[in-house]
Amino acid sequence: MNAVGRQVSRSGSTAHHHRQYSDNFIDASLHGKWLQSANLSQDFGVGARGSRSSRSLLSSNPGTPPLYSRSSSLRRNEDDQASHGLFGSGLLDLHSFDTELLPQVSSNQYDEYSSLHQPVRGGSFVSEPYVSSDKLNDHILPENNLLRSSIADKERVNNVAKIKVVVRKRPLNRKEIAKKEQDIITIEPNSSFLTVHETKLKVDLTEYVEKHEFVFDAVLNESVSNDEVYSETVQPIVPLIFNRTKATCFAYGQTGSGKTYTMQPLPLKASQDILRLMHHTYQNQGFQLFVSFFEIYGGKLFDLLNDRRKLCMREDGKQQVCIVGLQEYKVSNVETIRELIELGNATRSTGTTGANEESSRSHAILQLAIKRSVDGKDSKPARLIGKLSFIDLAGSERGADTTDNDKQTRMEGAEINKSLLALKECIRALDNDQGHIPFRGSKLTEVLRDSFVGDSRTVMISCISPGSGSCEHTLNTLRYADRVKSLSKGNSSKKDLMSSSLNIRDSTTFPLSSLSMAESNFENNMDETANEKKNFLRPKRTNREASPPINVDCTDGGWCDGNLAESLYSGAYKQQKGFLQDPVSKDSDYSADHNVLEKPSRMSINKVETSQISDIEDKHRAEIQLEGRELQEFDTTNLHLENDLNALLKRKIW
Ligand SMILES: Nc1ncnc2c1ncn2[C@@H]1O[C@H](COP(=O)(O)OP(=O)(O)OP(=O)(O)O)[C@@H](O)[C@H]1O
Repeated sequence: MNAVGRQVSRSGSTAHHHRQYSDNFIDASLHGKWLQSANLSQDFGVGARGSRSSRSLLSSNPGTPPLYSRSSSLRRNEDDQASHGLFGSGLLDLHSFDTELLPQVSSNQYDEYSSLHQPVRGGSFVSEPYVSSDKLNDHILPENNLLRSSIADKERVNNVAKIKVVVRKRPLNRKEIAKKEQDIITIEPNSSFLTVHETKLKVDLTEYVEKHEFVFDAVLNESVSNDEVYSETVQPIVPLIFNRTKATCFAYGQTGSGKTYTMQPLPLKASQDILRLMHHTYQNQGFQLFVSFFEIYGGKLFDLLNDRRKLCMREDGKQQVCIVGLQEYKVSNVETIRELIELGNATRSTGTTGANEESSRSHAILQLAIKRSVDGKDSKPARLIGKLSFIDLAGSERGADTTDNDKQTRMEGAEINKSLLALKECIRALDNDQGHIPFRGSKLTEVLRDSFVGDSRTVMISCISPGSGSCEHTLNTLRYADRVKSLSKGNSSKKDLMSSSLNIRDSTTFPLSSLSMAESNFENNMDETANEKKNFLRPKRTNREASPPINVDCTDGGWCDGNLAESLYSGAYKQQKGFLQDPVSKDSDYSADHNVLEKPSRMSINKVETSQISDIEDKHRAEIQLEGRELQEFDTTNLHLENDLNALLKRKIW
């Protein structure tokens, strides 16, 4: 496989197709950066039972403080207490300075983890065992090996790429099949190559198919299970969070493309691995696991594990972000975590869009925090060691998809698109030597601030719909994913911007009939995935309220105060309707952060005319500048103006 050039022309083919290589792929192939891992997970049997319990938990009066003792298993586990007293209101400690240096973990401890793993898929990465072949034989390391172990650990952490981009294709759904849509995505078996077959019309109205080829770190087809998705994405970074890494995994893509389906099982699987490590590898080392789950809806934060109580985000003098009032639950078994996740999912805001009847209208953020108590006891608050954040982004949609939606849906869409734009900018800056990350572009990026700095890892799962009707969205998603990768510092060809942006559309007349209509229908294909779907079924809750029934008044004195619960429960809640002013709304400092474009440093593509390259570069530069300006303008524009809403909704986010 050509790991150098990004454009491939296939011999024998009448056309040259553009193949877009994700740089990380190249990196990974050459250096084995991403670790092969395997199907450690098991079915937790999350199914029907969970949904029931979620519903029963939800049935409480939203105006009253949550009675978590309602959950039998929560009651059962004495260990599983909220970080500040029994389910008391806590403070998500996002402070990176609040981390503690760990005693070094020996290589054989990693061995234990890695030995549980076997490669799932062959093609994408050069398989690199998690522990080097000269692993230490003894279970107890001699003193003089500690340094070596420490270096090895560091290397291991460094060997996991900063950004990994994975694409997941879902099967055609019933609607698409009924509309006789074709499956326009082909994925080469055991490879990371993906081709989009776009049907186009010539000027004489004859149809032809244009191929767009991409390469990513991993490409998962419709038959890939959620277990395999986990193995490919999150599992390799689980051990890193014991080593002071903050990792973020998020799914993005068009509404209805499978983001929620993909994201929902991941935290549970990760929790199981984390607990396994805690109970075996890191036994008696004082590690604790905490779970929190909140959503960002309409630019505001709501605690999904606390009856959607409104949360305040504050920043201290050191620009550390605190989420005041967020419940964090100390957990020690998978069963409890499952219940919490189900509770959060059930509480999440969903609505109906043109493309998805049960569309997520909020960004849901589930965080697994590893903390460690200094003395191994609970007398002192545990300190944050590492964190794994899972983000199920709200579906992106454009104006064209929202014509039949009401104003509220369009408002939601505008807000969603605004934060997706901001996220895009942060990811660009993240690994790109930019001194300043534009966190303040949105609430989403603000709360993720600490995940973008320091030793961080990001996994992006690009979800795509296979139907011909989604072609434009799919191409946008894939181009965005490719672009993020190509701008990454960690990649040797990060400056190869033009290769990423070169969608040189050589095309060939290609009879449509030769494209195989996807035979697999949604149900036939779904033995396993249907089960998973059932297991992680999101209970229907069409919550279109603009704000939760309860609002928390955050007084200035209250923030970052561990005793906030008391003040909250002592009547500081107010019944309110409609959007509420965010007490910590900040001016955007976005303007300074746009328009960053690396100049291409090397010409890896020979077949493209120089003039074409510079034309396309110019176009991209102009696009980025335009995007920056638009976001800036949007930030300062009144959301209520219909025209502005429409303008933003029409923006292509991906
Ligand atoms: N890989 C898959 N296998 C089987 N079914 C899938 C898969 N991906 C998605 N689906 C199904 O497609 C539908 C839409 O998926 P999902 O709700 O996850 O989309 P989404 O991208 O989260 O949408 P939105 O952004 O609007 O919330 C669901 O019914 C889901 O079960």
